[in-house]
Amino acid sequence: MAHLCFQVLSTSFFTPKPQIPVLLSPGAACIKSIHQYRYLYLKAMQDDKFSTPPCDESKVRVPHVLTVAGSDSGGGAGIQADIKACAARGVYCSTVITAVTAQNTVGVQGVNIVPEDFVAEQLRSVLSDMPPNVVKTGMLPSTGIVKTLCQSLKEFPVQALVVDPVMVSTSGHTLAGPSILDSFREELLPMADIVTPNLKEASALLGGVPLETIADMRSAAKAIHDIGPRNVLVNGGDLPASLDAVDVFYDGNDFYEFHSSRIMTPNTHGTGCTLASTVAAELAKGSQMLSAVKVAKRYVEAVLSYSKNIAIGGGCQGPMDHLLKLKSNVERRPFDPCDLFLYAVTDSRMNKKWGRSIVDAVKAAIEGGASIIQLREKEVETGDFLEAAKACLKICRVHGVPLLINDRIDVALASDADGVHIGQSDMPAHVARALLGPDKIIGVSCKTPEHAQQAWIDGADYIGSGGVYPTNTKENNKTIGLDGLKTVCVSSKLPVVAIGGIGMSNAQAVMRLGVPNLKGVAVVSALFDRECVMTETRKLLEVLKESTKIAK
Ligand SMILES: Nc1ncnc2c1ncn2[C@@H]1O[C@H](COP(=O)(O)OP(=O)(O)OP(=O)(O)O)[C@@H](O)[C@H]1O
Ligand SMILES: Cc1ncc(CO)c(N)n1
Ligand SMILES: [Mg+2]
Repeated sequence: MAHLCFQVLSTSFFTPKPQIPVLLSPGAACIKSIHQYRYLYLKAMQDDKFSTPPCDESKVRVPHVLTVAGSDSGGGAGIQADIKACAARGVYCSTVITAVTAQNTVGVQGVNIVPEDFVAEQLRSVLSDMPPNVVKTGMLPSTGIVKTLCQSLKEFPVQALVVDPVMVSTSGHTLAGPSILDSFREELLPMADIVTPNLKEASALLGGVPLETIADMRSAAKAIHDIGPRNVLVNGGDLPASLDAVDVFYDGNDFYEFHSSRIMTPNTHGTGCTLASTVAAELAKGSQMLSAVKVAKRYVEAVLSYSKNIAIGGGCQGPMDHLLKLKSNVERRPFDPCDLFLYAVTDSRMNKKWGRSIVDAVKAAIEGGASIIQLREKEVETGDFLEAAKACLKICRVHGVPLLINDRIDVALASDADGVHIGQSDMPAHVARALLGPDKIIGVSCKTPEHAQQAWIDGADYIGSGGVYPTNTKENNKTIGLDGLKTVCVSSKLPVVAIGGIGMSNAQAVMRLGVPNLKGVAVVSALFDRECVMTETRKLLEVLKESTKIAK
């Protein structure tokens, strides 16, 4: 059972190439490409080759990242940042130490490189006994250590490899010299699922090209992708302080820019290590690459913001406090776009009309198969709304159904609901994100491609698009029709749920639009302006399931 869970986790974010002409023999030493490496990983899982003991139902397997990096005596970067970031994200972290640095908030006073064969021994100890889901690398101070690591990864394949090509500390001290570049380019990067250079490192990997603008970062991401990693994230922490902190992600097909406000603080030591470790931690939990990067970026921004005024050390670059205020969020299930499939939105007027409480309405919708609930209670007093939200949350948690609150970020925070849904005239989504932190779900109503683009930039998780059909539930609401919905879906980088006048009779027409990121329908009257909410939800679920069969 535990093995099965692990396998599902591990296959969820990479696509094994279908026809790979490799056999497990003649041995791992001849593995040439990342595809072979992945194939071997899957094959080993199937053949149960890992040395984990037979599974025991009472044992819980935790997501696990192995970091191969240097120790920072100041505790802000390197191994120490990696352990704290993983801990804050609810992921187990084992460590292989490649160098011990004497470092503080003033700079790096000394570096002591761990002998290559002892790095190999640490790798063997961890990989042979406690296979991690993901390996993340930081400071790799010699070519020999890079080669040892690559060899170990071929012997003990893992689900994903995150490479932070650490070269220079923020204070300007060299942590891995230019002699390392060839082994990075020839051996490590081609094995990486993602590489996360800062501006100086991206420039060094490309032979010293100057990188000063976002356009430069895009070109660099593309050129680094050509070296062989599956994904590249160029970090913009070192862009001029007048600009937002913008990171550029490239997956070989598309570019994505991740924007966050620039936190004005001296405490930015270890941001790069933290970002890469958080990507690794999210991948270990089973996230897709793009979601992992998105969450990691938000996490770094939240930690910087929480730590902006802490005072540790007398130098000019202080560390962050990774765990501050974030502990309560670690157990939240990551948002899954499939949750949008049957999205039930409550309405106090309708529930009053049919003589039921909000809680009874929610219970019935969940029993009927609703996959996400939004409380849209325009006429309820704040205190009553909060009590209802807390009661609904208990039911939703039992069933693993996310609960969102319409408009009221205060109620979402006070009840610890899973997130909010906001409109174009509510609080801007980036402000909601800053208030709610990196984990909560944020949905935004969007009628145009421009709205959808802004929602992406602002850090939303999904968009609601409509009214698809005319509706009485919302006054003065422009109908965009199926064509308008399609236009928004095609342009949106976020998953979409369709809303507005949708019910049993037209849900199939909506789903048959067949645009990949249209994930479901949101309904109000068709469920709650009816006598039996459970029956109506069940019927709609059948209709939706039928439409996905037809689409196939
Ligand atoms: N002042 C800031 N405000 C918000 N985000 C920041 C700030 N500084 C850095 N970041 C973010 O932190 C992440 C790491 O980027 P950065 O370029 O600082 O890496 P780095 O130089 O390798 O860091 P370090 O060497 O200190 O570990 C990126 O997502 C970047 O946008
Ligand atoms: C050990 C170590 N790794 C990485 C960095 C980069 O921040 C650092 N300063 N020290
Ligand atoms: Mg760095």
